[in-house]
Amino acid sequence: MTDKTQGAAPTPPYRRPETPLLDKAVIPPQLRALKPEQLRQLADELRAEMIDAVSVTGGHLGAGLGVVELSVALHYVFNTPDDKLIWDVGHQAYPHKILTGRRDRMRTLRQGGGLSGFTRRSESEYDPFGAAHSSTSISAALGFAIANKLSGGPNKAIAVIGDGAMSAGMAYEAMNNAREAGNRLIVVLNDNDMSIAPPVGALSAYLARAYSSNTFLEIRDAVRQLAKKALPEPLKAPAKRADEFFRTLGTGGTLFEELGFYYVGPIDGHNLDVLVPILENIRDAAEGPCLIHVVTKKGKGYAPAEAAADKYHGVVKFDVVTGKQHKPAPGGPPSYTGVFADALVAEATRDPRVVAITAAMPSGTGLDKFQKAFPDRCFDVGIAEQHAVTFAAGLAAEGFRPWAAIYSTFLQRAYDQVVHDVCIQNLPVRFGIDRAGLVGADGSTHAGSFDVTYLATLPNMVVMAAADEAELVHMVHTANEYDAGPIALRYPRGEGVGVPLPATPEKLEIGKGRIVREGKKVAILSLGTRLAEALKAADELDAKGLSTTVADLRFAKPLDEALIRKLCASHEVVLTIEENAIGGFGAHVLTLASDEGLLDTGLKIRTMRLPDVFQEHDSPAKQYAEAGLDAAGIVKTVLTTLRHNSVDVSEGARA
Ligand SMILES: Cc1ncc(C[n+]2csc(CCOP(=O)(O)OP(=O)(O)O)c2C)c(N)n1
Ligand SMILES: CC(=O)[C@@H](O)[C@H](O)COP(=O)(O)O
Ligand SMILES: [Mg+2]
Repeated sequence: MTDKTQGAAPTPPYRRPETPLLDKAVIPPQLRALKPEQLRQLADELRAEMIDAVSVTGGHLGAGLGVVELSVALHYVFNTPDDKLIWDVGHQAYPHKILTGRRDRMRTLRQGGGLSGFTRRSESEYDPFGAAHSSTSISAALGFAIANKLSGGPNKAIAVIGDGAMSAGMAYEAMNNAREAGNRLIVVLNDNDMSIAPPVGALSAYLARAYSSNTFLEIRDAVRQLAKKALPEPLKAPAKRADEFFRTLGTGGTLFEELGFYYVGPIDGHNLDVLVPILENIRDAAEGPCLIHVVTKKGKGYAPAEAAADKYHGVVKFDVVTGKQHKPAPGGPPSYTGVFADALVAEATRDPRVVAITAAMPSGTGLDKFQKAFPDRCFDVGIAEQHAVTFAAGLAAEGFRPWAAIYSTFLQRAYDQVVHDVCIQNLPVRFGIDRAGLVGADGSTHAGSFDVTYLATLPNMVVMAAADEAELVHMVHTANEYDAGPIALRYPRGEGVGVPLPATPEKLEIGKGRIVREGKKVAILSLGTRLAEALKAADELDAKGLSTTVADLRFAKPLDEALIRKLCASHEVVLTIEENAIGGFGAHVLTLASDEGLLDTGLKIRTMRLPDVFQEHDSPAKQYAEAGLDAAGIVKTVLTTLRHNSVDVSEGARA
């Protein structure tokens, strides 16, 4: 067979696209100066520019590709920044950022000192509200709308919320109050029939009906035409009612109409000839809060994204021509997420009581592996962390062994459910807490900085932190076998340290730590994966004649009190370190020491923890160095504490 590629012209090398209109539309007032017929070209240029930028930075791609036309239409029709445009989650806001004066910084995205990957008030007047955790946009927009109403201003508030984000209760709490805002509140439901994974639950089925029945749409259009005709008076009202009836029947409208919204949709969210006039009508004529249901495609306009199962929701750097992402070569240490998932599947294979719950993050938590192995025992509840926790409590109450696998930062959303439904009732829910500690590019909104603080303070709760991937395997087994009450284990984003994984998991003794390295003068009590840096620091301290013990305490609650007492009694300096903010492991050790008078002997204790600031996005290594939680920071803390002659401890140097 002849080789079809013979003689075919070689693929031309990729070149950054020409963007003549986008060059003119640096900020929305300039965009609004364009002619309507130029908007389609502007959108095409915007999409090409975004693909080019994200190919060199990585980040969230699919969602932004789906709202290119919507971003153009919203900034064209509304008087931003006076009209407040609020993006839910904000991961889809790259086109918005390019259109609002940040195009020149797009290639700094999610890097130290660079643009945030989400909307940020501090970044632009066009970002009236920060986001990243989902389903907050309608509440925020309602706040802006009512503020405008009270101050008599003319401005509108527009919330753009995805179908995934619409599965969270907070969105309904806000819509339940929307009537107050009158016509100042506009909600754009961006329905691309995707969350990170395919959407789940009754709502997505409800919305899907909107654009599924052709018959329905044909009848509806006929009635709509009729309603528009100049009908004799007695027929006008019934025709209008018929139009209203069809406009909302099963199209997702009824739900929103009942909540007090004027529902418009579903409309094609990629067709500017439809979007612009409808948005203009709503801007000028709506009498009350309005919800526009736009149907879009996640990954639109970029074939590799459209073809991908996840629509390129989150990508690393990639080749624009082929779409091939530059992922790390295989063969390195496994990810903590992967180790957790494999360990949980192993537990579930042995134990039919094991069930797993994710809040719309099957791939992020690794539960997609569990879902494949045990489809009937895995539940994706949508973006509904509060429901996930109490749902798990119900399962535990009936004798199952439920695992709620939720990122540290997203578990914050379900804190009262942890306290009220799990801990007070002492129900044996297992919490697999991924993304504990600093997470890098997603920055402050996604850092898992507080879970040791907010969990270890709770009676009945057990809190473990894996020091490496082998420890994680032991902890999954330990937690699964623990039925005496709630238990949480935390582990970071990213890869392990490369230790061999145990063939058989060990059931750890609850509340017992381990000495990893014996020393005499300094004792470092480590919780979690700072252990590797602690061991490096110990080598450096030994070289300075400061013999150092390193212990992995494994549990923030209950503490290994005997081990702590022993180390406090036999060392001059005791230092705790954790990937958590103040009020966590170190605070509990200090409380023990003060309760038991361990400080009365002149013992020097220092706690090392995350600083009392929301650290900006950067690489995790740089973030930890900035926090002083690397080997250099540990060494410096010890030397300063000992006023060691190798450290200049004069006032000026201590800064
Ligand atoms: C409270 C919370 N839980 C989970 C996430 C993780 N997350 C980010 S985007 C996303 C899916 C959002 O789906 P949708 O709103 O439909 O937006 P799309 O990506 O489809 O544009 C999820 C689950 C989050 N940001 N916030
Ligand atoms: C936008 C959002 O909240 C998620 O996509 C999140 O960024 C995922 O984080 P990981 O990349 O750590 O899974
Ligand atoms: Mg979606």
